[in-house]
Amino acid sequence: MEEIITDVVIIGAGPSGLAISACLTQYSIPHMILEKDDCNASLWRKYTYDRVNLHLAKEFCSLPLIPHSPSSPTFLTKTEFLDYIDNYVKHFNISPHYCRLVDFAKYDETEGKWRIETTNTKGGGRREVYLATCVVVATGENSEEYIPELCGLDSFEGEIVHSKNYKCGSKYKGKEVLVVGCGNSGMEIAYDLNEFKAQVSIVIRNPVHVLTKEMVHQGMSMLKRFPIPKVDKVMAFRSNLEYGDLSIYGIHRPDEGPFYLKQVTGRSPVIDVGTIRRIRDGEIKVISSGVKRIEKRKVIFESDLEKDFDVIVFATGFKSAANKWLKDHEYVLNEKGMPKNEVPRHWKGEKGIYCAGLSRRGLFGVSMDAKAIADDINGTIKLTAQASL
Ligand SMILES: Cc1cc2nc3c(=O)[nH]c(=O)nc-3n(C[C@H](O)[C@H](O)[C@H](O)COP(=O)(O)OP(=O)(O)OC[C@H]3O[C@@H](n4cnc5c(N)ncnc54)[C@H](O)[C@@H]3O)c2cc1C
Ligand SMILES: NC(=O)C1=CN([C@@H]2O[C@H](COP(=O)(O)OP(=O)(O)OC[C@H]3O[C@@H](n4cnc5c(N)ncnc54)[C@H](OP(=O)(O)O)[C@@H]3O)[C@@H](O)[C@H]2O)C=CC1
Ligand SMILES: O=C(O)C(=O)Cc1c[nH]c2ccccc12
Repeated sequence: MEEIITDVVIIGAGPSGLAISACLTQYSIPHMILEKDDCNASLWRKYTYDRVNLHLAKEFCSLPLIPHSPSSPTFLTKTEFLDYIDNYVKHFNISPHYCRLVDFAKYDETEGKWRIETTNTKGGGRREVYLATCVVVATGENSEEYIPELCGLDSFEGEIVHSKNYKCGSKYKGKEVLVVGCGNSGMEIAYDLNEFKAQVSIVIRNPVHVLTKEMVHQGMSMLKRFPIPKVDKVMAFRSNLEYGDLSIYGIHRPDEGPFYLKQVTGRSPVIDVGTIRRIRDGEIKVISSGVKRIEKRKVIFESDLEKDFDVIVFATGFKSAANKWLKDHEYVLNEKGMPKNEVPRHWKGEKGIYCAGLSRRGLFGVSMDAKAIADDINGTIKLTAQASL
């Protein structure tokens, strides 16, 4: 098998991989991006529902070196964000190797290099080997859908869909749909289903913060100057003013504040797109207990409520799948495929391995990781070059 040798291999051509490529190009460091899909930013192009838009203001959603245009709106649509990505790729002349599924990567002690193997999914499954001094895991914290193991799920006679593959509610008109999960995906999908006249119930089994995107924008801006507890107080005040007490609808506020929880658990507050109004109006029903078991079409909840459904949408989140192919993951990732080191040094592993976009801080975190990683690689490569003189 032919071995392709380069300084840096980046695995994944999402925003993280593209951002690192741009930064490495600035330093004239040779690198390659290996991407399993046939396009860049595939999460945004293929695996998000139609109505999704960026819920953070544009200043927190840009990649290094190119800010969003002053003429673009504060909150970008998906199309505007993808236009930005297209322009970014063109500007830096980034050309990922597409249809390269990385299924093995290991540090070779004798060579002192990383050995990365791919299956060329368009080349009849041909295998390719890459040898690199540095490798960046940029495969995303949303690489694999998470569906909980629920008793009797196999017996469900209706349709099951994960939020990653949900597009729009048009085909569910008049259907009884259960949305499991009340993060940003679940809450917006419930709204979308209601728009298309499905009968929607959503499971909200734990407390959640509900804020508007304007509140989050204010909070993120305040964090530049104020500590988290102060910002969280403002968020609680504004949320209370906007929504009042939602506990009668089965939505309880957590004891800790939204930005504190974001920092400690990575879980985002719900950024309301209009779902709360529909819940208040009784158009979307909240089920405040988890699923106990499923029997054919019937879902039995922990509260012993029982109801028949035609469709279950699992908006139960994602997991990193990097450990499936990264054999020496302990150099950079923990058992869950997430960074083993704490923020702010989470991006740096040992033996020249790095990870980007795995700190649960959205595109803002992606940009910070990319800059830090490229600077570090630049330093390492310069040192190696000096040593070999
Ligand atoms: C519905 C949704 C909405 C979101 N909205 C926002 C938002 O408004 N603002 C925000 O800041 N963040 C948002 N996020 C967070 C999101 O994680 C980031 O926007 C961004 O996509 C992260 O980029 P990434 O490159 O790290 O990961 P990804 O975009 O997931 O890219 C990873 C890439 O790696 C590739 N890959 C995976 N495994 C392999 C492999 N084995 N071999 C080769 N290639 C591989 C994938 O195909 C993919 O192209 C949202 C996430 C979701 C799911
Ligand atoms: N730009 C945008 O508008 C959007 C951004 N996003 C972002 O994408 C990322 C992923 O979001 P999302 O897909 O919502 O995933 P999340 O991980 O944020 O949420 C998963 C949800 O599933 C619930 N859940 C998990 N297991 C179960 C179970 N067994 N029974 C009932 N509920 C369960 C969790 O609640 P519990 O606490 O009870 O476990 C939680 O509410 C986030 O960072 C999010 O902010 C997502 C959509 C839109
Ligand atoms: O989209 C997400 O969930 C993100 O992780 C982006 C993000 C970073 N910091 C935040 C604080 C509040 C809400 C969302 C985010």
